[in-house]
Amino acid sequence: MSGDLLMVEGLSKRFAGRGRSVRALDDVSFSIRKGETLGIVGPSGSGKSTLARVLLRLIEPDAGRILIDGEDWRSLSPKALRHRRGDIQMVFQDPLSAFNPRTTIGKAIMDPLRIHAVGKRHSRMAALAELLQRVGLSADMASRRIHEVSGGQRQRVALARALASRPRLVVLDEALSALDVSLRGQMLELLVRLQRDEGISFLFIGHDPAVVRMISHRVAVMDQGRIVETGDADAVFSDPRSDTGKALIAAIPTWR
Ligand SMILES: Nc1ncnc2c1ncn2[C@@H]1O[C@H](COP(=O)(O)OP(=O)(O)OP(=O)(O)O)[C@@H](O)[C@H]1O
Repeated sequence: MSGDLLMVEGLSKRFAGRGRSVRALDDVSFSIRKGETLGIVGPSGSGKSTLARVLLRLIEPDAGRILIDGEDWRSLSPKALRHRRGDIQMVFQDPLSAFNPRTTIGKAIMDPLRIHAVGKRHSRMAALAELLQRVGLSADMASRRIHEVSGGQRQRVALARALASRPRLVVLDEALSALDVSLRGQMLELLVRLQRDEGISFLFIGHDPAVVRMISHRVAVMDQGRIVETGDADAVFSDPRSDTGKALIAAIPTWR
């Protein structure tokens, strides 16, 4: 057993546009081990979010295989997918877009537990308290409404909701990008701790190479739908080989 949680082979996705089509993913292959974080960096439009959405099965690729623990993710029946959807969860940049802002925090976190029918009501209440605690929120936050709390707290709620179904992989798509520096640091610490304690794997998409380097074991650089470079995070960031990698690092003067 290789220890790979996720294996992606030859993923391709083309979007038809007006008069021309865009190759958003072009023969993308990579793997993520259990308990590992793979960072994805690349210029705007390079296909990062499309990759995330294909992994979540929010959109179908034209070609390619996705294996979770050796199991073919794309061939799961709708019923099997409903049972397994919790395995891969996603946290977006703007949690407001993912929530009904008038929902209470408790309900926002509990809904997936209810949908996945995890435990009885009283054990779900205990799970809610534990989830809030795991993401550093107090239990009395459960009755507050999403629109009443700060952006940093909202992002913790989004993470708690993602964790509710006990995922094996969490895809973080620019999940920390809207946070200020100190909140971002706290969230990074939280993610690292969760990974250490629970062995969750992360796919971390970010536009700030400094943040991606901090959390990632390995990094893949994307450009025009392709992975143009991949390697250990420190190696890629200290000595990028691809033109895209070089340009991304050069754009941050403090790296030099
Ligand atoms: N639903 C869609 N219909 C048509 N084209 C799309 C669609 N979604 C994405 N694209 C195109 O696919 C390409 C990849 O987009 P994607 O959003 O995956 O890039 P990205 O790397 O996440 O960009 P950003 O960093 O700006 O979020 C872009 O050219 C984009 O315009």
